[in-house]
Amino acid sequence: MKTGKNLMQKYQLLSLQRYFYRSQQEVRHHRKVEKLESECSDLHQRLAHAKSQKKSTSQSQAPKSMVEQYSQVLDELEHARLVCPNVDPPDLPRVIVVGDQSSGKTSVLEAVARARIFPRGGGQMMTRSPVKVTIADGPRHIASFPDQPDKYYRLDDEEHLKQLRSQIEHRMARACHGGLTISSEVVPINVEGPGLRRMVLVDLPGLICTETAGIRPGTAAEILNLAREQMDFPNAIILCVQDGSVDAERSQVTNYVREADPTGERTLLVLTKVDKAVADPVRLKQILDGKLFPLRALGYFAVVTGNENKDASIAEIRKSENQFFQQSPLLNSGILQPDQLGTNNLCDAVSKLFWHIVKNSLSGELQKLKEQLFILESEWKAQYRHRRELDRDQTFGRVKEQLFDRMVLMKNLDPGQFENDLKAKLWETIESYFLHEVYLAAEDSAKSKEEFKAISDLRLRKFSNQELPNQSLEAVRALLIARFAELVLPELSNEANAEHTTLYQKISNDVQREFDGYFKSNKTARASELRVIQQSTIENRFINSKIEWQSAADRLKITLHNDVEKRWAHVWDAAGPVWYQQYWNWTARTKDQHEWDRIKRVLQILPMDTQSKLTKDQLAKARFDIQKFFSIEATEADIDDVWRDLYPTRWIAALEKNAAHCRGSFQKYKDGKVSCESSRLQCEDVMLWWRMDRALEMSAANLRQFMLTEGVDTLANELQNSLDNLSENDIVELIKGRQVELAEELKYIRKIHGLLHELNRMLNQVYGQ
Ligand SMILES: Nc1nc2c(ncn2[C@@H]2O[C@H](COP(=O)(O)OP(=O)(O)OP(=O)(O)O)[C@@H](O)[C@H]2O)c(=O)[nH]1
Repeated sequence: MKTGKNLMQKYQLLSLQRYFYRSQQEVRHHRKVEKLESECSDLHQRLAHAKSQKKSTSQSQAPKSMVEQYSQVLDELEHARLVCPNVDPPDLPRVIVVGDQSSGKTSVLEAVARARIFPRGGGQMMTRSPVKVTIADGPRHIASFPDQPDKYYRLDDEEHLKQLRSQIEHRMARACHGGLTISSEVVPINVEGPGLRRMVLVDLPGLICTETAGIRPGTAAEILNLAREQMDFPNAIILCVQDGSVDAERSQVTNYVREADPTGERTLLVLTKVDKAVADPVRLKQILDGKLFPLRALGYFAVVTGNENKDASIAEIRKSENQFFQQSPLLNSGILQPDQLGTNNLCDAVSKLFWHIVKNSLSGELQKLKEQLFILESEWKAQYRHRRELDRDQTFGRVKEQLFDRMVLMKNLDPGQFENDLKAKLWETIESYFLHEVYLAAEDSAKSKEEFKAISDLRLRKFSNQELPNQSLEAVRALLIARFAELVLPELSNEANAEHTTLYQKISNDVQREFDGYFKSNKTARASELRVIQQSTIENRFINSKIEWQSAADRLKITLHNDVEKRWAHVWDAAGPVWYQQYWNWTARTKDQHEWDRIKRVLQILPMDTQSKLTKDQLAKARFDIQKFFSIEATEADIDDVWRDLYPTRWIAALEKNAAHCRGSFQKYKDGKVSCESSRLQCEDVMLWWRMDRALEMSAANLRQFMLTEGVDTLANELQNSLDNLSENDIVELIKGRQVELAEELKYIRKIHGLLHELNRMLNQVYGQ
């Protein structure tokens, strides 16, 4: 009844394990499908984008394709920053939006991007880290983050806008980790839409003079440093935002802008909230004529980029700006110039200045890139002249191909050879246990051939019931993993492969871990199958071949011989160096070693049938002899100690002799004519080893069959999975070394140089040389 219950539980456990393994495989399969789906949707998007770009490019004039080119350079630079951190990137123009807190910087940026993309607050500090907005002309009005290019937010959908704002807020908060009020970590975002002027704007936290409650001490200085750092880029265009509704005396930003750009050749002043400043038209005119603030600028603009309703849409804001300027007496009376008013004029001016600076800075940046290229090419020639220039992707592709090519070797493993190797591995795994726990244990306690047969049978059955199947499975697992490492993974000591050691290590670990998992989930079922085969083979005592008999006797003899060698080595070790070793190495025996050696000499001459435990008489005689021959007072405990090591060595050496004798006694054994005098066990021990050998032979045949099919297929799948699951970041982390980094740097600099060169050509076509 109990056995039935146990069987039931075993069966349930087995099905659970199978179910677990199947679910693991399903999860992996799902992951693959998801990955393929996302790749597919990415390809669809790219195709749609490419089609629309093609269409719009064909309709557009030269400047449009020029900005496309510029955007591509920016994308490449963004990528280059990730994969080649050592490259000195060209300093391409960007528009820096600076101003005092709540002066309306973000509103200006939103007016340029034509969408209310930023989080809003009631007067408190909203911009907590620089936000870099790359604005592009595109068919759809959308925004996305460079690290999630597949996820985009539609800017004409209020729900999407809400999500985008909270995402920006979340990213700003994340940048301000560790309790910071502001951070210099840039939050990048891409915006594209029909008719947008392509440029790169960076919105900065507003300058503050008072650190109110909740703001970390030192924040004011940090914001100022951040703004100065950005304004100091020689190609940065400074969009100095000034709140028109506050007194000029209260403004701090204009002083800092003047310091960064004293000649005003890359500064534009934007006066916001003019709808609140109409009461003092003279002051307004002074500002827009550049006479009130202590700075110089290329242009002065007045805009209305917000109103009392903080949730107004961009369309409503643009409408109220148009209405305001159209109806404004300031314009009608000629106090203000029309080209200084409104967001459209501002955008045109920023865009014009932006491209002007792009054009002026390009030849210098191209020259710098050329110099970098020359230095890197010289380094390549000096270090890797005879190697092909393979970048990271190409290197990874090559590694992948080599691995898959070598996997074929696994599939073509010679079955006969593998079976032999497996049998050898099985012997290697179980030999020690079988020798000590089965054979020697039975031999030690048996007094006759019959007793030996009974005890060894019992121990063999116990072994084959538990340890043997599990150890056999472990042996085959280890053998297959070892073959995988030898045949598939390249030799890491080879200098050419040493660069990718971490990659191969990771692949090896991944494959091994997953293969172990697969093995574990199948282990119980496999072990039961194997147990049946092993137990039925072990029961067989019908030996018909002399060769098999001899080979079993040889194995017994060799195993015993190796064991005796080890034991003698230990005995000699305990006795210390012999006379010639003492002579060569200038060493001497210690007192204990000396005594051990003397006791050993006396015990060595005891008759071969002396038992493992010395009798009182034998001990007394030994003490007497030691005293007589060597004048040493040995205790009974000392003598017992030496005998404990000496006895099994002599006894196993005698068994080895027996095995040699039995080797030629096949026919006598069959005829039942092995005499007690020549072998106490009458060669029953050779039979025991033959039975074990047969069991391992059958196990090897069984395991070989499924290992060379299912096992190798599983390894191939795991190899494929491990390589497929590596992300771009993993590949950057795993394929390192100066050679690949240099190849990457060369690739990117050449690419960026090519793109900038083309951009330069376009600019020259549009604006002339
Ligand atoms: N009436 C009016 N309000 C405006 C105008 N421009 C901006 N505002 C309002 O002024 C407030 C501050 O504007 P923001 O654009 O957030 O100012 P900011 O400089 O980016 O603020 P911080 O990033 O926190 O320094 C918001 O409530 C806007 O709606 C404008 O032209 N007219």
